[in-house]
Parts: sequence; C-alpha cells; structure tokens
Amino acid sequence: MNKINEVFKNNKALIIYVTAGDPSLEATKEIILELNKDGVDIIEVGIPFSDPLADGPIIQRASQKALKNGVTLKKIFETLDEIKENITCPLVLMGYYNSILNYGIDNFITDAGNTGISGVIIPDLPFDEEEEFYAKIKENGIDPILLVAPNTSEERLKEISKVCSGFLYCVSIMGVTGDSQAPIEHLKEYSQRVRKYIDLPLAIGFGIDSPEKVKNIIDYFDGIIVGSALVKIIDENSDDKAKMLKEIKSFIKSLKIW
Ligand SMILES: O=P(O)(O)OC[C@@H](O)[C@@H](O)c1c[nH]c2ccccc12
Repeated sequence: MNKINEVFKNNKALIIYVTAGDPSLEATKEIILELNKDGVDIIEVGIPFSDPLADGPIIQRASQKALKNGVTLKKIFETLDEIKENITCPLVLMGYYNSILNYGIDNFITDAGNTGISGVIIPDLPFDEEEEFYAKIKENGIDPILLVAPNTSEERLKEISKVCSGFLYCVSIMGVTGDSQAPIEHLKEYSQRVRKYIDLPLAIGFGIDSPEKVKNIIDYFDGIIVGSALVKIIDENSDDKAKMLKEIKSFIKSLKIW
C-alpha cells in the first residue's frame, strides 16, 4: 500500500503546505523536518512560480521571495533528497504545469521518484487535459491529486474519481488561497455531495487558518489542508529561526485537535 493511502487508513490527516525556498532552501529543510516531527501527516511542498493564479497575496509573496533567491525545481529536488531519509510522512509536490513542462516530464517523474515524492497537485492541469501525464505518473507510483470546487458538476466528479488517487483536494471556495473570510457553512453539504460520486479520502483546503475552523469542519472531511496561515508565521519570523520553529510547533499542535 502506498504512503498516502496508509495515512488515511486509520486516521484523519493534517496536511500542511510550505513554499519551497521561502525564506531559503536551507530554512525549508528545517521547516519540513520540524513539521514531520510535529506530527503533520502529509507535507505539501510548493514549487514557486511567477504567475501563481490560484494563490492569494501571502503565498504569492512567498513565491516571489523564493524565485528571487534563485530557487528552481532542480534545487528543490536536491534539497528534498538531502532530507528524505529523515522524513517519515508522505511528501506531495504542488506546482503549476509550466514548471513541470520546462523541467521535462520524464525528468520530473524520475526525480520525483528518486526523492520519494508520493503525489502531485497541479492546479492548472485539469484531469481531462494531458491525460497521458496523469496516467504516466500513476504508473510510476505517484498519486495524481486532483482538485474539485463547490461548483464542480456531477459529470466531472464521476470522471475525476477515475483519475485521482491518494486523496481528493476539495477547494472550499471559488477563490484563491489564504482567504480568511472564506465561509464554511456550506462545507457539510459540499462533502456529502462529493462523497456521492467519489470514493476517496476528502481533504478540504483554502481559508482554513485556525483551530476553531478546524473544529467546525473536521467531522465532514478526512483531511484538513492549511497553507497561508503557516506561510505567514514563516514570514513574520524569518529573521529568527529558533522562534520560527517554535511558533510552527505550537501552531501545528493547536490545529491537530483529533
Ligand atoms: O493557503 P490556504 O488558504 O490555507 O490553502 C491551502 C493552500 O495554500 C495550498 O494547498 C496551496 C498553495 N497553493 C495552491 C494552489 C492551488 C491549490 C492549492 C494550493
């Protein structure tokens, strides 16, 4: 059984996003090791991109900072390679399709495999574009994690369930990451509707930034994804690494209420 399936077998999953190279690749290494130690179940590593259309200001800024530092996909793989023996939880790469195309699909699959990447999330590549790509990564043991939104049609949900594996990423709103005002009242019904068509663990993300929100929605989903709130903690403490790691630890502890 692959690593992501294993995570969801017995428990709910806390999934945490970080932008690789923000504030530096050296820091990303320590942040990932800290998250792993703190009991995060899956770590989503973001490949910084110049035109991140699904991202709000917090993650956009992190991406720009990382790009300015000269972060590339190659360097990200090298960085992950250095720590892979010390990470027990699955790693998922989140990136825009252009970054992967530029790297070369075969190179990407080889290096992702060698680095122990368990899944990929590509927000600008729907399941019905480049179908060979998703088939190919799956053949190589990497889960294609697809996204759905509250307005995804029944027809598309059925099709997505045939391509997606690992878990399904349920975007909470029609919007961008980091929207702390995103409503949560519709999430119970949203989860029920998706479950009618898709028999995969459901993880909910976008706008979840506090233990209170987690408490209100945890019953309806198998996983909770938090990004911007953590990226903000990293940003606010980027000149004091010890404090940053301490703040990360206590934030993670506060989120994992199950
Ligand atoms: O930042 P938020 O609102 O907590 O949402 C998670 C999100 O950051 C992470 O999963 C992510 C970052 N960039 C993305 C682009 C598309 C889909 C998902 C993402």
